[in-house]
Amino acid sequence: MGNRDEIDEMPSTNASVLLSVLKLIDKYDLYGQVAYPKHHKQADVPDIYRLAAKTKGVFINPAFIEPFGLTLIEAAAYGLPMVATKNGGPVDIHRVLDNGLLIDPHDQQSIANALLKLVADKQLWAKCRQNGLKNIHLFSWPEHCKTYLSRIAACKPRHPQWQQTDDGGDTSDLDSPGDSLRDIHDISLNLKFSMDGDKGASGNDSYLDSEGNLGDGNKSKLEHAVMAWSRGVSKESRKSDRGEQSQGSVFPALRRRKHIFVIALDCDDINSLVEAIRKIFASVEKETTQGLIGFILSTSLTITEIESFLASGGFNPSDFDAFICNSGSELYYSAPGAEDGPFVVDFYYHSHIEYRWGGEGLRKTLVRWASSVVDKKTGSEEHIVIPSEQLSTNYCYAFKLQSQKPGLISFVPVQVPPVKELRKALRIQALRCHVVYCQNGSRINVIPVLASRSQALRYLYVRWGVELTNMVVFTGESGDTDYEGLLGGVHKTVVLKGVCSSANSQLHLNRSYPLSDVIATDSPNVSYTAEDSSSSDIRDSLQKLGCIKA
Ligand SMILES: O=c1ccn([C@@H]2O[C@H](COP(=O)(O)OP(=O)(O)O[C@H]3O[C@H](CO)[C@@H](O)[C@H](O)[C@H]3O)[C@@H](O)[C@H]2O)c(=O)[nH]1
Ligand SMILES: O=P(O)(O)OC[C@H]1O[C@](O)(CO)[C@@H](O)[C@@H]1O
Repeated sequence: MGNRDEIDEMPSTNASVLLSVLKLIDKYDLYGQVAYPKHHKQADVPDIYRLAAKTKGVFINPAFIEPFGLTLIEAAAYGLPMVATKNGGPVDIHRVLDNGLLIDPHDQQSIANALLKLVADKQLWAKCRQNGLKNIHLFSWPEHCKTYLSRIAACKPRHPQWQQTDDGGDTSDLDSPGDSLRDIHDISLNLKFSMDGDKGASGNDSYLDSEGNLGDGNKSKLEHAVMAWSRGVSKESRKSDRGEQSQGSVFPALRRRKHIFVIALDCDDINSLVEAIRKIFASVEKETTQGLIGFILSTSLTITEIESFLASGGFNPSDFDAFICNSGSELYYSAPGAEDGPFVVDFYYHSHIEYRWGGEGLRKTLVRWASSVVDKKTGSEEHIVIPSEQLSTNYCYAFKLQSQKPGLISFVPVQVPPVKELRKALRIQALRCHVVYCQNGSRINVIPVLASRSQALRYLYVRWGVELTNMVVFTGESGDTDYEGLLGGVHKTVVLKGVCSSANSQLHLNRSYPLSDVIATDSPNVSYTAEDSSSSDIRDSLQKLGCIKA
């Protein structure tokens, strides 16, 4: 009955429960037999359980629905048997502890019978007490973590052939437990599990014949290229360094790098992005020439836009090992000299992110929504959100936002809901997707719920064993609405001060809290460069993070 001062001041539901209890006490004349202290402290609670156990009592929780049932676990820890609702968490608790009886909360008689049975049958009471005490450790945190991690470890990889590393040599050690798996060992839980997954069944890539060709013969040329490359880097290509990549043996260069630098700067204009990339390149020129560092460009742009961007900025596609496009829903590798163009798409990435992707149904809903957003203020009924086929892919539906003020692209029209609202509206219609306001508010990308720019990095670990701890993500001071997902995590982050600092604050209405509340900005993994940083400032930051030597 909790802590209370005045019954009349309690929330109405609590007050009415308390009043009905008091009336029942009166009706059955239970004065002197029940205690309902007006106040108690948390420190008093153990004694209450102990007292009940000492007097051979029972803990009763007849909730209509009990989501979990922490109090039942507490009772068991003090040797107090339970009578609990059969609706919800108590069922699991009972299965593990076997320390009492489950009842239907709507059946008064069964509740009374269970209580009487437990207090009358001394042997049953003692057995329930003992069972609870004996098994309660199964609800301890270490035991919980152990169960959780062993269940995950038992999950078979969706693509067991990814674990195959028949090229031996210098890739990262795929069998070594990375990230959280390493932590399992750190906390000494003595878990015995194998990272081999289904190796026995899939020791050979069943999709490929000995020449690396597809069995079904139905795939496109691009798919052929990806599948062939997916076998891993040929010995020949691994020997070559950045400057010596030969046709057909380049996939994927990022496996050979010591560090991967991910440029995820959401600059307000293209020139600033070109300038920032040049500075980053210049900061590690020596290491790049040695082939130690690979670059990934991570943006909301399509691969076609990236191609023109590279050309206009004077870059080569091969300056980058990979391109995360469309806000993280497309992944390309650079393929210099390949027949089909300078980029190869990773189709496997789509199978990784397509979970619950609404596809055409979602697209139609979004197009309907877009046509309902009009500029009522000017009375022109002009559409503000325009679907863009050109910028869309099968896994990214893109919409252009018309600025209300002519010539001012970085302005989210007021009629367009904040990203938080838009997400909610779609969720209500059971459409799960990730909505990203990008290009400083001039575009919306709608992508699968599992896709994001940071998800693409995790995929590179799963797919190619590229260690996240060896990645450095370059961001600005703000960015697209997926910006905060790029900060934190096990990778290192260099925040370029002065870059994207003017990003439209309306874009970030999805959070009403300062970024510092959710991101450990003082983490040793994050470094801030000086304002308007030069390449040597960037180098300083990289040295501070321990990525390069002085
Ligand atoms: O007067 C009280 C009531 C509760 N508690 C303690 O508060 C915690 C939670 O009690 P509970 O009544 O279960 O909290 P609720 O917030 O109402 O319940 C939610 O939170 C619990 C803890 O996660 C879950 O077990 C429940 O399923 C969930 O509905 C427990 O440690 C209790 O010992 C007190 O100290 N005094
Ligand atoms: O009996 P009801 O109305 O389902 O209420 C159950 C609720 O009461 C509690 O048992 C205690 O607040 C909660 O854990 C639970 O959600």
